[in-house]
Amino acid sequence: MAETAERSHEVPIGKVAVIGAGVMGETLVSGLLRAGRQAGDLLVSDRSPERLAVIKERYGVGVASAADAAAGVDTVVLAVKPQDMSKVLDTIRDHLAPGTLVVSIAAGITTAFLEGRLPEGTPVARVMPNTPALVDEGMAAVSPGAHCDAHHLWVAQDLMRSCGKVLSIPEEHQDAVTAISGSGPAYIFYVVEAMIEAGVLLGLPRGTSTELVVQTLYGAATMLKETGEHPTVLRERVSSPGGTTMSALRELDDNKVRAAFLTAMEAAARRSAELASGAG
Ligand SMILES: NC(=O)C1=CN([C@@H]2O[C@H](COP(=O)(O)OP(=O)(O)OC[C@H]3O[C@@H](n4cnc5c(N)ncnc54)[C@H](OP(=O)(O)O)[C@@H]3O)[C@@H](O)[C@H]2O)C=CC1
Ligand SMILES: O=C(O)[C@@H]1CCC=N1
Repeated sequence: MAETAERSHEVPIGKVAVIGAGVMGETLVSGLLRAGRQAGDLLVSDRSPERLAVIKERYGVGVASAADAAAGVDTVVLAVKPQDMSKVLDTIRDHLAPGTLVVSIAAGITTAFLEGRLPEGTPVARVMPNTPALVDEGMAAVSPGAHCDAHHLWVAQDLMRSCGKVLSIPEEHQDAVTAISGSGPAYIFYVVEAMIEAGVLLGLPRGTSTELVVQTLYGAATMLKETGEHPTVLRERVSSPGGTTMSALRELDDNKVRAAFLTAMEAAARRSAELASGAG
């Protein structure tokens, strides 16, 4: 995987439409605004008028039908569920100006799927972001389609760089990326929930347990990022001979927790691969 080039300020970004104003659509809109994009350069569409009213009120961006949004911009970001993708592509295909870049963040939806349902030659990019983009700590992986040139790829990367880190990856790795970083925050939150419960089981007040766990996670993540040490080395440093940590880790091993993580992420990748076929 290659890290992307630094931002080139000479390349114009243009207007962006986000179709699908759910969790990720809103996250992306907020990130683009925090990164300095003008609200007037953003158009948002959602099938719920109530949701659109909330987005307009909250961010001051333009709102429009999917067809109108797609017609008036340089880049269209598709942030609907994979199951809704075919319908959205049918809605926008005859409204895109030639050369409009179409970026999909939907799990499982391939660039071939998008290209097959859009006008011949449409540049598309497949992206897998994640929810920490909400705090500008996102991790996104971008793969270009057949007609996505270097400029289009740069634009797609730049959109995601607004709210975190970006990697450029071959599309064959997208299902794995979806299983690891796309879904990844949920696994971490799951572990956090379990540790908080454990603290309560051991008699700690819930607030105390939560504070202990959240700061421990933050500290451990910061150590991983800032020291560059392998997680095995960091784990070994916590594990005093004959001590408490080894007693806990042995239980995790006995209960096949590591194997469960591997199997879980295999299941997520398999599901990602299935989603395009389920999308019609
Ligand atoms: N959530 C996450 O952590 C991540 C999600 N993704 C991907 O992002 C995409 C969106 O996920 P997420 O934000 O969680 O989903 P949400 O359901 O929260 O958001 C999707 C939004 O799109 C709307 N929508 C559906 N059909 C249309 C349409 N035809 N025109 C306009 N809007 C429409 C939905 O309306 P309604 O509510 O009525 O269905 C909903 O508001 C998915 O494809 C997912 O795979 C990628 C990475 C991470
Ligand atoms: O659960 C999902 O399908 C989406 C894709 C990655 C994270 N959430």
